[in-house]
Amino acid sequence: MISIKDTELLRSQAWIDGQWVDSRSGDTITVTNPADGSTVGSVPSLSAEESREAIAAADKAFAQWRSRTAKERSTSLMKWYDLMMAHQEDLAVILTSEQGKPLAEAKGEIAYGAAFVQWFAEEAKRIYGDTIPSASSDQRILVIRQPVGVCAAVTPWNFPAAMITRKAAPALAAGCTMVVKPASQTPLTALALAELARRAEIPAGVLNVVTGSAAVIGKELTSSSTVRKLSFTGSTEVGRQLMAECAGTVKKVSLELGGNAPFIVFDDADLDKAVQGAMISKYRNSGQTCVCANRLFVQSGVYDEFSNRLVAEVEKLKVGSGLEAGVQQGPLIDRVALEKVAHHIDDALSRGASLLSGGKPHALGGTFFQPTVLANVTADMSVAVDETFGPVAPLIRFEDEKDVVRMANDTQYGLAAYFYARDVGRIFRVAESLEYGMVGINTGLISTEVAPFGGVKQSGIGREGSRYGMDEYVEMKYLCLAGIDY
Ligand SMILES: NC(=O)C1=CN([C@@H]2O[C@H](COP(=O)(O)OP(=O)(O)OC[C@H]3O[C@@H](n4cnc5c(N)ncnc54)[C@H](OP(=O)(O)O)[C@@H]3O)[C@@H](O)[C@H]2O)C=CC1
Ligand SMILES: O=C(O)CCCC(=O)O
Repeated sequence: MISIKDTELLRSQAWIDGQWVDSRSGDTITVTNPADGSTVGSVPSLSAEESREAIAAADKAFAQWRSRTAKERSTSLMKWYDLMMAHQEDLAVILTSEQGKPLAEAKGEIAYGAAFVQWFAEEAKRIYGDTIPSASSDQRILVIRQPVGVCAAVTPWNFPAAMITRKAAPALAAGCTMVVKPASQTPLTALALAELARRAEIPAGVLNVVTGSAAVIGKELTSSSTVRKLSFTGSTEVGRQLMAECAGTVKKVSLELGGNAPFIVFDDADLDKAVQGAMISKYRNSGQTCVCANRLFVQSGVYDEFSNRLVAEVEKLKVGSGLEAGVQQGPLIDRVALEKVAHHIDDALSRGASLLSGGKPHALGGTFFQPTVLANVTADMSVAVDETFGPVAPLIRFEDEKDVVRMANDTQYGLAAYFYARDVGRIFRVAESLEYGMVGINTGLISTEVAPFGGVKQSGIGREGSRYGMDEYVEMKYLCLAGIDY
């Protein structure tokens, strides 16, 4: 049983058309705490028909929501933001209980997630159009931006709050309505956010949260001709499948998929800052972040010094239940995640890598894993080719700038990259050459609501957050007004 002040935030029903609902079949999904396997709660497993009811509710609510003034929508979103911040502590406890990350990180995620709501509440009032000089004196050309319509969001378990608000806030700000399908491992945070949306008086049907089988609900969302847009965050494999499914109804899609972030330390880097950046980029959320450093390239001149300092920091990390004070590394989400991490380490060690720290499941058992550092990794090992999504830092030695840029770009992914250098020429050369949607220069933390988050290549399509994030939820309409001349 989890301990929160406002027990009404812990819901066990889906949120459709302003009502808390069970599944008619009575089927449920149990939500467990990855730190100890205990039951945190349960949510309905909805049928295809019940998913269609959520879509219909969003459709019904659309006409009325879009016709509110931007200021009215902004005010509702601002209330939602205030409520999230007022309940930050309880939301964080719910989040940690179902996801596992340390409470301090969970509180940070609630503030980060709420910041998208605040940002887009402000942006709602700035959905400006254009006038374009016409080719004819008899005509005037105007461009207006209108809401796309009913949107769907499919979100992952690694950021159960922020990945919802990063989609729902711009959608609602633009005048769209939304059906959210959260990850089955972390639906309780999503439902708590829905409860706060209810208290913020966001009207029935504007935001709906449906829980249950991904395949069943996903198929309804992607095949419905009422749903005009799908926004997905998760694995590249599922993203590809959803994009293909959306082709049938030619939906607008935004995809935020897997990554294989290079983290490059050049000889001229500030090593203290580089180690700090590697710690946050690699070990945040136990390495379960799509923008996590996945390959650490270190130039020969600083390789030994950097690896010694990194190991010293990694060995200080306190592993344990995210609800315990002072813990910095929680459990992995499940056994599949743990097995993937173990496989990447075994593959690297069997092919010549060496272990500098960790390398094994943690003595705490369950899905806890030792924070790990591997040396002498080469670019062909699984740990450098695939997204590990765990607390493993594989160190790859390099000599030359051109070589490291080539290796960094040698991947199907293109989400985030990081590098540490002081030489200003090198900073521009490398930043411009990296084939990534986001580049952190002398920092390991790039996430903020004010900047456009997203990837290139097979890491995705579209941008979230910032003023560009609104573009995903509006369609441009061109108006040609003739008959101006006498
Ligand atoms: N870009 C990122 O932030 C993320 C990347 N990943 C990567 O993906 C790997 C696997 O993680 P995993 O949780 O399996 O990620 P998935 O891509 O499977 O899950 C993400 C979301 O997609 C849903 N989903 C899964 N299959 C379908 C489907 N057929 N139709 C509609 N929705 C679907 C899931 O629902 P349900 O939970 O009900 O299955 C969840 O809500 C990780 O190890 C990591 O490498 C994972 C999460 C986030
Ligand atoms: O892993 C993800 O998909 C979300 C990244 C979290 C962030 O915005 O930093």
